Amino acid sequence: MKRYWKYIRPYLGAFILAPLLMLTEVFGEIMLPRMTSLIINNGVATKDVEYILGMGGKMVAIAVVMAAGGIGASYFSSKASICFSTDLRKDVFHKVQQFSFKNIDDFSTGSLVTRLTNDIQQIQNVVMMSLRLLFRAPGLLIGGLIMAYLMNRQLMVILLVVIPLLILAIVIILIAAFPRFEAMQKKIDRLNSGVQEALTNVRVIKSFVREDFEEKKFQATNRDLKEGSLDAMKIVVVSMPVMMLAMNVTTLAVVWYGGNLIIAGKMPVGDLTAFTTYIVQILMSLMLLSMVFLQASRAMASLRRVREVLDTEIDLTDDHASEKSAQVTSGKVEFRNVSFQYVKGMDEMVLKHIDFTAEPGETIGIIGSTGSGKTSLVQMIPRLYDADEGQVLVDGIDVRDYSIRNLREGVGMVLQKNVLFSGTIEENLRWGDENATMEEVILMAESAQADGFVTNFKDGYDTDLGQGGSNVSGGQKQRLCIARALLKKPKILILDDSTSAVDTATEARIRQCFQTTLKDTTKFIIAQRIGSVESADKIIVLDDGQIVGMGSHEELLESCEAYQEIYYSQRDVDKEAGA
Ligand SMILES: Nc1ncnc2c1ncn2[C@@H]1O[C@H](COP(=O)(O)OP(=O)(O)OP(=O)(O)O)[C@@H](O)[C@H]1O
Repeated sequence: MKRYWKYIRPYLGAFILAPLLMLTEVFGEIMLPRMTSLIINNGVATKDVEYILGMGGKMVAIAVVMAAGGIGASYFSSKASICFSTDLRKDVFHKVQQFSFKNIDDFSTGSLVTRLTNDIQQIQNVVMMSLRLLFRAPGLLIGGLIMAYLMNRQLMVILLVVIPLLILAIVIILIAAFPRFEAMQKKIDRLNSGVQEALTNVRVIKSFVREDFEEKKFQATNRDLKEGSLDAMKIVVVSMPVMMLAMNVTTLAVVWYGGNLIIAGKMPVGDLTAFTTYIVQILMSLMLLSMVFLQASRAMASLRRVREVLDTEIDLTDDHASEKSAQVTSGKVEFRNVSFQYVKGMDEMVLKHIDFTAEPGETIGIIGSTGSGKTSLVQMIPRLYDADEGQVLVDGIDVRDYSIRNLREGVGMVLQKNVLFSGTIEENLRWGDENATMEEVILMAESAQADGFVTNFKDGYDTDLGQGGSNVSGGQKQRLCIARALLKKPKILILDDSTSAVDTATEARIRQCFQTTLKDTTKFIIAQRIGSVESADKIIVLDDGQIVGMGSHEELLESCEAYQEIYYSQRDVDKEAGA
């Protein structure tokens, strides 16, 4: 409860007023049946019109107060619950933004979306319902019991039998409901993840003509969710008629027993009407309570899932960084005997004993077969993952000692999977530096060989990009991503296979521009083609997570067998293509 106090405190007024105002309804609902019985007993029986009008007037006044209280209670309970969930959602989103790559690997995106939307909505519903019924249901129950007791003790015996039976039924329903709701939320998760994947990759699905397969897959998860929901709803569906049955049987018993009392002259007619209303109120309040508990049991499942996100330990923080104010100034990178694995505790390391130094301004080429660990290696520099053994140093400082913000500000990275965002080209480029002048934006776009095609677009830099950059070609997208990273003016630039869709002549021009624009920046270029790294100051050859060769193109051609293999195989392919 303590952790949720921060979501209640700013709206404490609404949280208090909502149940308090609801008390006006409770007061009215308790008073009105008694007043009706008085009208019947004292007004109707004696044909006393004045008494009827006087009592009627009071009843109208109470009804007006009830309506005003009801409106106020609804307003404040809505306000409190909406504000509560908005703040909670903000915190969950903030937490997800802090997640490390490892944390993100642990949750599916679909599951995070469900937690941020559906789960928080469930919590909001239960907060609102609780505020409306917090005093109302117990108030009606206690008030009804007192009034019924005061009016006729003999009839109360019926309630003493019904209430324990009803409570037992409610408990059984709740025990059955909780695991079903939990299972239902998991199925919603699965559906969201599937929908997300299918929609993000709709182009791939279409190009492989896999629509039918995807539809079947979707139908299976959709059916699964339907069955899960029906299974959970069965409980809700059963609970309502059970309550109604209990209510009707009890009313019938009261009318029968009370009728006998009236015939025997032991009870006035008006009292029976009021008593029946109180019985309905008492049972109704139990029903409302059971509904709250039912909703709450669903919200508990959601709350647990939201808490899972909030409680996730961020495994990569700068809390213990000793040089928080340090900035990356020259871009020297040093790997000292670095080993790393994604899944901790496995025998095999993804990177093994990596040792090298990149001097400021140098260009380092990284080459190796797929899965050899190239991406993993460069991800250690901006601390997307932490080394398990050894140290990565930037400008002589361990990357773990920088504040993450300062370290990443100094490192520009173009990932293998390039993503642009909806918005104009200029807005996307300004991600690198929102305060850059237009001249700088154009200069960097020129260096990345993007200016030419951008100015050919009708709207130039104002061209709207589809989500993920869907309306530009793969090579154009890569060049825009490079321009975006260049605008950061980083001291270290990492290009992870980011010119793979660019033709060789354009790629050579980009490299050439780097010599002037990024003269002092340390550049890491991961590539599949030797031509892309041939002119680098130093080339690192990776094989199965190990450095098997390091040096200039000429040195490696002479001494490194793995490099020679790649070189000659690519040359042969080029020759064959030429022939
Ligand atoms: N997030 C991850 N979780 C678990 N294992 C991973 C993850 N990313 C990569 N791996 C594994 O780590 C190894 C090295 O992957 P890495 O992406 O560094 O290779 P790479 O040389 O960059 O490959 P490519 O040239 O195909 O991009 C691979 O065996 C891969 O399966």
